[in-house]
Amino acid sequence: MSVIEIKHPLIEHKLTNLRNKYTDTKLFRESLNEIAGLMTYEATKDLEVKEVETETPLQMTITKVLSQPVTLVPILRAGLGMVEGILQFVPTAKVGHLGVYRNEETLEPVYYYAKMPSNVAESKVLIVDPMLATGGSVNYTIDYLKGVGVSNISFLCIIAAPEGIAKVVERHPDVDIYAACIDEGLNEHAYIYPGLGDAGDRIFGTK
Ligand SMILES: O=P(O)(O)OC[C@H]1O[C@H](OP(=O)(O)OP(=O)(O)O)[C@H](O)[C@@H]1O
Ligand SMILES: O=c1cc[nH]c(=O)[nH]1
Ligand SMILES: [Mg+2]
Repeated sequence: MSVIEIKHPLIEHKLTNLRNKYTDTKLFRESLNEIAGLMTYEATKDLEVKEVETETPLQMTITKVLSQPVTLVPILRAGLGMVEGILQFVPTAKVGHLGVYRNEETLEPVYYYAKMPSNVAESKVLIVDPMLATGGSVNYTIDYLKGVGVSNISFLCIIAAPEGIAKVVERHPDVDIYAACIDEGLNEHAYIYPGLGDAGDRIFGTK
């Protein structure tokens, strides 16, 4: 497995919008989806392709098309904020939803919903969630997906805490983690610092 911090000036610029506490909901959503789209280029570079015969205006030639189904799995709610940005570039992907929230007292993940496409086990699965804090939510999600037969999983997040990365690497060493930034750590409430606050609340305007 690997942990990949995707460094790019466009991502860093848009990440400033996410971190800024004065950014409004509209710009927050736009910037989040744009970063997710930019990250997709790196996170999909190992997708399988097959050769096909294609007729150009000049002659027949051999070209390549995707040969592997892709499923996005946003962790509700905040993961929804990355889906449109990724679907721009992988429009044939299916979307499975997993509802898990973090109990803010125990910090344990609490499951409330799941709906996966029927071919999820054969898919390359991209789990998406802006925040990797203690790692409880994504580890729960990976456990769930492996439990229904998925074996090819990557995780895309915007901000990751080193503590959460260590938990995922320990439990699921086969899962690649892509992050736009690895932050300093977790505060006493297990919030990432400097971070961006509560991603779900900032996407949906619930605070
Ligand atoms: O790594 P962890 O310590 O588990 O924390 C990260 C989780 O916390 C946030 O979700 P939250 O529980 O706030 O739910 P929400 O998306 O509905 O706001 C975030 O979007 C992750 O899913
Ligand atoms: O910093 C954090 C930690 C967990 N969930 C968030 O939305 N933000
Ligand atoms: Mg939240």
